[in-house]
Amino acid sequence: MRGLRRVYGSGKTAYEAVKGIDFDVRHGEVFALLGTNGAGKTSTFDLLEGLARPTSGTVTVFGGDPVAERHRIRAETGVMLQSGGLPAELTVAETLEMWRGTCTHPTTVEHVLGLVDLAHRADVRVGSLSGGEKRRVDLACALIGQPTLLFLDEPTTGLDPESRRQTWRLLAGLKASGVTMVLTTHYLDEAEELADRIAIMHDGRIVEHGTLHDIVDKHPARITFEHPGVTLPQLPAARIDAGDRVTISTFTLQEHLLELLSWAHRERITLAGLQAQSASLESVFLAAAAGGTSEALAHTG
Ligand SMILES: Nc1ncnc2c1ncn2[C@@H]1O[C@H](COP(=O)(O)OP(=O)(O)OP(=O)(O)O)[C@@H](O)[C@H]1O
Repeated sequence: MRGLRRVYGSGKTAYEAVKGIDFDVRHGEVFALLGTNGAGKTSTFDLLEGLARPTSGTVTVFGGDPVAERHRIRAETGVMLQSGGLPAELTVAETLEMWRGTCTHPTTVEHVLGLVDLAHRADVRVGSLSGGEKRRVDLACALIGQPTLLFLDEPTTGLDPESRRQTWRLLAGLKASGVTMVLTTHYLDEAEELADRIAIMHDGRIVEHGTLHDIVDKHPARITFEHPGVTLPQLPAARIDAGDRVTISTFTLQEHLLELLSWAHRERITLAGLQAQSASLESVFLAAAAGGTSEALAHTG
């Protein structure tokens, strides 16, 4: 994707949901698109899947335009949208049989039901399934065509913890067999578990991207404690924000923590509420959601 923009509506009511984003997904990798509600993930997904044309910029999937070459690209692609919208009156097996009929080289209904652990629900109407079971039917529909590229929009939303892990195992197995995946999720642990690379969107832009390590390493660790009411030590290269609660942002956590504790020991000071934490995907995400960019964050902690 290059310089991708998506504007809804026109004139006074025009709304720019995607504001010029670039990214590549490599063959065989899992790429996770994270972001706050309304950040533009689904709008981006629609463009990748060829469901809409970008207002400007280019999207290339398997070397082609996903709208113009939809038929060719669709044969290799599986899509799990946010809300499946499957007919409620059909049974699970009928639904998958119907879906199977639209695929170029599908697997069997039995096989795919086994993959998503729904074989025992084959004859139940979709409308009678639990939310988590419906989500697994959506996943089965995405998988039945044996795609080499999978788009998964919040694949485990509504699943219980065990079903989520089961889905992760299934997706990890597909990855091991060479399937490329692009997924959106609100679960940061899901991105940590599955993704080779991550992009965090905020307000229509990608504000962070790279491997988990790339993203986290750009951000400082934090040491926090209640202000002890005395002059604090100098800690070279650390940033100290000394309110009621002191926050020290540092790229050398161990050294600065050691210096701080040595100082406290010498001065016989107890640092109440002391906490030390490396940057995490969660802390980077929350900072990005609050409107920061990687450079601003790295400087402000
Ligand atoms: N058809 C539409 N017409 C006008 N605005 C839209 C339309 N679809 C989405 N938007 C707006 O575009 C913005 C991005 O929406 P989008 O669904 O892409 O976000 P998202 O990152 O997928 O959010 P969520 O995590 O809540 O699913 C939102 O502010 C949304 O209200």
